[in-house]
Amino acid sequence: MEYKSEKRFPLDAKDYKLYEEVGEGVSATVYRALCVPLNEIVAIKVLDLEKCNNDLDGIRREVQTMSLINHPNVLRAHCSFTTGHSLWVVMPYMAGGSCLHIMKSLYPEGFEETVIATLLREVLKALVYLHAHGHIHRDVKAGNILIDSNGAVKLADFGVSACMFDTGDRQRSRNTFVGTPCWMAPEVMQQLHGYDFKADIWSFGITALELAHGHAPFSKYPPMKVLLMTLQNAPPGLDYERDKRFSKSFKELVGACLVKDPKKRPTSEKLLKHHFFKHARPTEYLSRTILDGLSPLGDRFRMLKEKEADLFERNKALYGDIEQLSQQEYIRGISAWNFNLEDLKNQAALDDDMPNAEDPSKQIDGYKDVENPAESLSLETSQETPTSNQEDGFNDLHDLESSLASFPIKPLQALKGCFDVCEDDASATSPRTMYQENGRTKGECSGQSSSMPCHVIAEHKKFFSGTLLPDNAVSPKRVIGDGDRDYQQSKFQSERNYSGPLLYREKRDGNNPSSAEDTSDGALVQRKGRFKVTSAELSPKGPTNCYFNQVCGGLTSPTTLNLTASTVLPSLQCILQQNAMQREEIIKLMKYVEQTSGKRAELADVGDLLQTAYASSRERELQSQVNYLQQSVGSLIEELQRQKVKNAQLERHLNSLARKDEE
Ligand SMILES: Nc1ncnc2c1ncn2[C@@H]1O[C@H](COP(=O)(O)OP(=O)(O)OP(=O)(O)O)[C@@H](O)[C@H]1O
Repeated sequence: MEYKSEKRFPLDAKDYKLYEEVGEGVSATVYRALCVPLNEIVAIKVLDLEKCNNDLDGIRREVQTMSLINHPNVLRAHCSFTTGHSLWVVMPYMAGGSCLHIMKSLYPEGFEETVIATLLREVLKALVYLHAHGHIHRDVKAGNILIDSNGAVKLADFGVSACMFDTGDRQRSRNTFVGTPCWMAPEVMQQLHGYDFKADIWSFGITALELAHGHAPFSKYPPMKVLLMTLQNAPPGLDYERDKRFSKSFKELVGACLVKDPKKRPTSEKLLKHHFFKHARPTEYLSRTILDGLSPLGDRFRMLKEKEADLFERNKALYGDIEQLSQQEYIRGISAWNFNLEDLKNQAALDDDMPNAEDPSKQIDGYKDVENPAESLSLETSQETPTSNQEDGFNDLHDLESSLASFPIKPLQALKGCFDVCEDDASATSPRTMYQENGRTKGECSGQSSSMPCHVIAEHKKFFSGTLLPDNAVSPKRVIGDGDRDYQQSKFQSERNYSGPLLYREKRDGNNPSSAEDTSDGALVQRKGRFKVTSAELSPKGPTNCYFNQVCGGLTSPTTLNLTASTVLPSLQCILQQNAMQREEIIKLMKYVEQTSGKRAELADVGDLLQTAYASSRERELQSQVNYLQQSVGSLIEELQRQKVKNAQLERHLNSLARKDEE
């Protein structure tokens, strides 16, 4: 993991003097430091490798990416080395800090347009470079835009970047859920067809809004709600009334980036030619404007931390034990994920009480409350009724519920795969179940769990709700045997509330070795503290294009595999998924029977039957077919990528020859 830049920065911690803390991410602390032999001030990002137990690959990738890139607008590491249990990444010191920090210190309402244009142009140059070299940054946001004392702007943090030319497993991991929710493109959330560099263009658009307003759209909402709003509503934008101070060209630029269909978003190269950038100035302008009068980064950082701690205390006093408030996370530039449904419900309810919480149906950050049909993701749109049911204080919760009601099955499954949200969490998100819980629609019972009587669902929820899945409970990667099932069931009963503030909490409480994350399953491909990414697409459980449609029932035998891979694969995955769902349903049923009537003999019979069904050779056969087909598709995509790159190179070459000829 060691590498050096030309300047020969020493690879020994003894050669560096650490000064004050100037930044803190989920996975690292950043210090201002002196490189003694070179007498140069640097920034050192210190990552505790023990805390990053599952993400060594991610770290290696970040360091490798940082060593390979070479562009004035991309933060490049001088060198990196391990010392004790830590990895030290030595970087140029960016004395201005991040744009987020600057805004939080002096510009809470956002920057003026010339500053924004100047900043965004520099970021865009970085993106043009990264995209041309096959990288997707995946975490473009104000917190990752750093400024040095002269006003030079650099894009930082390659912790979650991906290579577009990655192949095999890594390529497939691009179908996973990476980024920070407010800045995350809808296609990244949806996980239907993977995503490409256009995901950065969406984040770039959100960043533009962030710089304009001082915060990203929806930043005060809990992650799940951000997700729903991003997927269901029209894209945010600059509002005609509220954002009068901004030019038409800025509004157009934002509009061009924040289009839900990634194909309709411009490339970074094209965007750089946008007439909005006529407003941009040389970067020294930044040092004369936004950096002017700023206190040293360390002081600002300390003040921000104090402010955060103060807010935390106040919120704690106001709301009891609820630690995770989006606003707080935002101040840190972090979005810790919390997929515990109970917590989310509480957060949703809390948001209504927050002084600046707005009704989501009103315009938020230029966000239009009426769904634009052209932009719609063809969801079963829920018409929110913001004024109803105010009296019970559950209005926001209802919004959340009704949003979840129209939330497509696939993203929910995607979430389940990515965040280990329990099957029951997913079903708990169904308003039917919630209403039953609230006693609102007793007697009504239809829909997904049609095979189970209402009371079974309600009863069952008592045992299962609010739990993030331990181990591979919903992962079809692992076929659950009898012993496992027992284990799983007892675990469900004894271990609740796995979710929560993830690393944020972990950071506050270092003595928490038994956090749920530590028990996370083997399918974890990336862990970024604020969230963890599991290999949804590495296993055949990946939510594919099927809503239990006819295709599912159409395929009865693997002998029909003379069809093309692309037609067969979804069907196989459907069957697997159905299998998994049925298994879950039966387990629920068993649980219910066990709890209510104690008919253990019957249960054993059902269990045996089940077991036989799961261990069936057919399922194994299908599984291996799926694996084989996935591999074939993987290598075909790989080949396609290679050809595309070659093609692009040839085209460039031809163009330059043609140009020379013309001259
Ligand atoms: N070279 C630098 N010079 C000055 N400040 C820096 C530098 N690198 C990082 N920082 C500060 O430290 C903070 C955390 O750094 P970084 O984003 O790399 O950590 P992380 O753990 O990857 O964070 P994240 O939560 O965004 O993933 C940044 O937001 C920035 O304010």
